[in-house]
Amino acid sequence: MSRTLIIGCNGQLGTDCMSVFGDAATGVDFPEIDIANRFQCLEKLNGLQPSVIVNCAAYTAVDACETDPSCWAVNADGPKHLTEWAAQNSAFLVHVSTDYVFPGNKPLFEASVEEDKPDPISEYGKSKLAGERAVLDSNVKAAILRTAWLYGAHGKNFLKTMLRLTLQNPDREFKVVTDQYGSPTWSYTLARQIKAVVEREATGVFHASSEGYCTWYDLACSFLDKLGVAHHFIPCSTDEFPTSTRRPANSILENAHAKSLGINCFENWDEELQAFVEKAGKKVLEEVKAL
Ligand SMILES: NC(=O)C1=CN([C@@H]2O[C@H](COP(=O)(O)OP(=O)(O)OC[C@H]3O[C@@H](n4cnc5c(N)ncnc54)[C@H](OP(=O)(O)O)[C@@H]3O)[C@@H](O)[C@H]2O)C=CC1
Ligand SMILES: Cc1cn([C@H]2C[C@H](O)[C@@H](COP(=O)(O)OP(=O)(O)O[C@H]3O[C@@H](C)C(=O)[C@@H](O)[C@H]3O)O2)c(=O)[nH]c1=O
Repeated sequence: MSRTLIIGCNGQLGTDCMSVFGDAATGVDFPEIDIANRFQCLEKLNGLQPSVIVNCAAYTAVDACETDPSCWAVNADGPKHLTEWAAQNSAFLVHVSTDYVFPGNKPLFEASVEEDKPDPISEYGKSKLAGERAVLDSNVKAAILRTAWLYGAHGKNFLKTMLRLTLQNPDREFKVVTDQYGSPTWSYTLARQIKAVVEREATGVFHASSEGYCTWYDLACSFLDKLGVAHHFIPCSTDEFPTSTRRPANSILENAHAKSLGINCFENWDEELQAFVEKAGKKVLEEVKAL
């Protein structure tokens, strides 16, 4: 019988994986496991003896990665340690990666497929690509799912940030970038996609994001409109909203591999967002109002 272990089980995606896998999985998170610490990580896995490892753990604070080299210990060394254990114990490893491994310089609106050459432009993207390479360079039976612009009911994300800013300053205008394109992805559907990959024992690199694409501005407007919250978002260029990190302009992914196997779980991004609001909108609104 397979023993599935969700690492990072208290994070945004990990929480939804726990709910989607149900009794079939056990969860573990920092500090009970520290994937950056080789000895502690291997010891923990020796105790748990999983046959399937789903790695949802990562250092996800993109701007902080620019100045905090410890993101490399989690995002690059972490998957290397999991790979080492999986190789010695014949476990199946599912690792989650990101659209930010690409530079985002494809012509609009051409999507990136799994075979395209990654060339990240941020420290976060570079550290995540090193994690992918650690998995791919091993002989481990593994799947890498690259997702994008993740949101869910649990934890922090862009949607909750824009809702919080608006609720705390209802009359204020907020600039939101309208020249970065991507495929916003509900962590619950991604968890279902991961389960489908595990059940199929499918290996290789998978793009795993919603169908279609939008800008961050479109996403913020659509979310608050669906919640019925009035807003004053102003479209702006990346230059007009400076951050410490360069982000891809065209971050659109095509789920070519999953489609070729007939296991793609994603609908159009706006339908996914509607389903998210119907399932979790009330809870998210109450949570953000209470902040
Ligand atoms: N969020 C997004 O927009 C996107 C995310 N991804 C990828 O998806 C995956 C899931 O992201 P998401 O759920 O949003 O991330 P979260 O930041 O919500 O969750 C990450 C989890 O990993 C834990 N963690 C951090 N460091 C370690 C460590 N050294 N050892 C063990 N656990 C650790 C965190 O614990 P703690 O909170 O205590 O630090 C947290 O519970 C990641 O691989 C991420 O790179 C890809 C594209 C978009
Ligand atoms: C808060 C805010 C952000 N923005 C812009 C900045 C940026 O270009 C974009 C998104 O900002 P955030 O910092 O929320 O998102 P960011 O941390 O870049 O999100 C990324 O996270 C990692 C983990 C991933 O792997 C990526 O797929 C992606 O989801 O929105 C505005 O334009 N206005 C605002 O008020």
